[in-house]
Amino acid sequence: MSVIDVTGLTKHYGEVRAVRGIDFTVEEGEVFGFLGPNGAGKTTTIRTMLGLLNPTAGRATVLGADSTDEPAMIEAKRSIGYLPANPAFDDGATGREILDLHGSIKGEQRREELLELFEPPLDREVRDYSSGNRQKLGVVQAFMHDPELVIMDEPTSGLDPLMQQRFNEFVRAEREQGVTVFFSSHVLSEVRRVCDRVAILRDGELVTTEAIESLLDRSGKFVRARIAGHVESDAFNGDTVHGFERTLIEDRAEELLAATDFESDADVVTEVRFTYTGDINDLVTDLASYSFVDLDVEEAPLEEVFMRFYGPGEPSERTARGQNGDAAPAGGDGNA
Ligand SMILES: Nc1ncnc2c1ncn2[C@@H]1O[C@H](COP(=O)(O)OP(=O)(O)OP(=O)(O)O)[C@@H](O)[C@H]1O
Repeated sequence: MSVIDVTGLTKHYGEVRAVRGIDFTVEEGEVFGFLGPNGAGKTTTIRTMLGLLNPTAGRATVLGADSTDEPAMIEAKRSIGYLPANPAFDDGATGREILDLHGSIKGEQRREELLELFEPPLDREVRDYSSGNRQKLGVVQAFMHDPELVIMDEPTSGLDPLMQQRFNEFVRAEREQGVTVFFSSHVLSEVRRVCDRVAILRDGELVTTEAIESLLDRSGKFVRARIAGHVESDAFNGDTVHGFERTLIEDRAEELLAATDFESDADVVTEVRFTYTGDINDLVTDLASYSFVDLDVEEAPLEEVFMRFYGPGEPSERTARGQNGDAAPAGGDGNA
């Protein structure tokens, strides 16, 4: 039996069709990322799965309990941790009081261990907490009763980078212990560090459910390079180059070149940007003939992945505009 089983789930708010006929399962011990841009329907799905909203059609079960079966859900929730988006705590209570109450209802076997790791303040009223501290308290609350399944809605929002990293390491360690984790995010680079599989939601519909490795293989790298001199419009092409853009930087060329270690008689710098889905070694070979002012190679942002695989048109249809106001022609074939 799957830990989460969602079938044909649909949720309308009046005229708003927030979620439409989505299907997915999450298996025991998986870390499952639920990805989508703002308004895609992530929170609606999560709240419906937990019985906080009634589905318009379809069904969801968590730990075998149907989300609309109240007694079954009460029982299941003993073994579920939940971190909502913007957790709404009693603002007049201190963090300690909130954890005491939660502990008395659901248990607190792991409270001390989690407090040492996430260090939320405990003796101040929650109304005085920063959003990051609220989130840290929420994470402690979600895990402190040692649940089998943890469902979190954008858990790292508000956390600083160090705390995000600690959270990611913690989730990975939980997976090793067999805990099933489901969490939503709108940042692909965040879920890739911890998830086994992801589902991508857009406009209330599921566009794909797949292993994170296969998604990343297909989504490729985003390359942004500033190169001394001119770059031909067809310098980077072929079916592994997507959305090629080229911008001449004339105004600041001298300043940029002066900051490099190499001698150059170039009087312009060309910025190129594209997404690359081929073998990274071939990319390095292609780049080797240029002198770089700087080079960034990073994961393609989620929006880029959406546009290329699931959306209309290609980023290459955009026209890059140079700082001197000239439009540089877009090259590349733009094949997806
Ligand atoms: N209570 C509500 N009444 C009417 N429409 C709603 C309500 N809650 C959400 N919606 C709409 O449903 C759609 C999905 O919203 P939802 O909050 O589930 O998306 P989300 O993916 O969680 O977004 P975000 O990342 O911004 O939190 C949006 O169009 C939103 O405006």
